[in-house]
Amino acid sequence: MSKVYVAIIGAGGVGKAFISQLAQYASTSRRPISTILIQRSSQAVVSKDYSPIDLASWSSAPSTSPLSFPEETHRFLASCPGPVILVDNTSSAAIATHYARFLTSGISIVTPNKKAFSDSIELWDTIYAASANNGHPGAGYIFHEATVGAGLPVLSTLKELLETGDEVRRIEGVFSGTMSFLFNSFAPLSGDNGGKGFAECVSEARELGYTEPDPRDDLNGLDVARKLTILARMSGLRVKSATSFPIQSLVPKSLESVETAEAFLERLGQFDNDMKKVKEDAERGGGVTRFVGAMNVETNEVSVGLKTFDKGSAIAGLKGSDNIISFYTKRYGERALIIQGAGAGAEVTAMGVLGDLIKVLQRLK
Ligand SMILES: NC(=O)C1=CN([C@@H]2O[C@H](COP(=O)(O)OP(=O)(O)OC[C@H]3O[C@@H](n4cnc5c(N)ncnc54)[C@H](OP(=O)(O)O)[C@@H]3O)[C@@H](O)[C@H]2O)C=CC1
Ligand SMILES: N[C@@H](CC=O)C(=O)O
Ligand code: NA
Repeated sequence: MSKVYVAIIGAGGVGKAFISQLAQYASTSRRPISTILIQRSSQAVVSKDYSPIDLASWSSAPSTSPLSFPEETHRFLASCPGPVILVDNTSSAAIATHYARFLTSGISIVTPNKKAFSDSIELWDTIYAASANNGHPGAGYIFHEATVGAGLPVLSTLKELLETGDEVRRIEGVFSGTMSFLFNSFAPLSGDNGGKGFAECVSEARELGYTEPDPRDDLNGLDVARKLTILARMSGLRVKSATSFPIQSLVPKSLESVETAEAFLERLGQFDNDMKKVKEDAERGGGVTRFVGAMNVETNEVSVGLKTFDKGSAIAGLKGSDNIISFYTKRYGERALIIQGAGAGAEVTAMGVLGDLIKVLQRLK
């Protein structure tokens, strides 16, 4: 079996967990796997002669400044003596917009980065047209399971429903690990929350590695909107972009343009009473507030925002960072096919990325 080369961009929470899962997988894989690049925003470990980087000690290996992207990175990978899989563990749009160029050169891509799949519909079309997924000869494959529900098998399930001829009518649920954690801890189903303010819960979610690098990207609803855009497009809706439908934001207007995530978090506590009121209003009606999303193929609608749920509902009963995703289809009728479990966190996300890498390995000659 020929050797497969892996290049990793992004070694933060998810990237580091991915590297240790890859090390374990590669040590037992029948197919030789050689990691030749681990690149962060300001430094990189590069194996110029394509010999394997030791994944147990990469963080103390000699580093250089990063290869420029896309130019040097593309040149380095396109000259590789065997098939290459590029793993994008960043949340960078600047990287995502160049996927098609890599795919056209036969380089496969696996990624938890939502940017490429939830920006313009033109970018989505360009990426899929350039990939081997759609039969483009000599091109690379692209998989992005971890862009929705982290490691939960959401996209692979949707794909299989569609490929086997089912008709998806609507998909709804809790799509954000951060939002789930925030409301499960700030407005728990029973008991009080120990006096925690909303802002304190946001800082905790960030420390646990659930949030985007800037938690405003979760709180403004855009992260959920991106996931629904991906699901809607896979289901056949031509959603123009992740901002082409109504999204309820929980970011106070006056904090939208605060420069850094840290400064935002410092000031968020000033707005704790607003969220307390939302919580108390729901409680007075006998329910709990949760942040949810839905897309409806029949009405061509996507929606994202807060809703009040009955205390006996499955959504009200979620714990931790759990997502719950319900597929209403022709075959499953009104008793939906439901996927539930942790929807954020480094290890479960890395699992989704490694699972995709294994899918590519199975397809490569
Ligand atoms: N955390 C989670 O639970 C989940 C995350 N995801 C997605 O996974 C991705 C990674 O998330 P996470 O690990 O939490 O984020 P982090 O912020 O922890 O890590 C991001 C990494 O990307 C690197 N990076 C950023 N921009 C560039 C660039 N232009 N060139 C090279 N490296 C770059 C950063 O470099 P440096 O180390 O120098 O800062 C860092 O290593 C995101 O797209 C996120 O949406 C998806 C599902 C769940
Ligand atoms: N920030 C996201 C991470 C996974 O996509 C979330 O909280 O769900
Ligand atoms: Na997933």
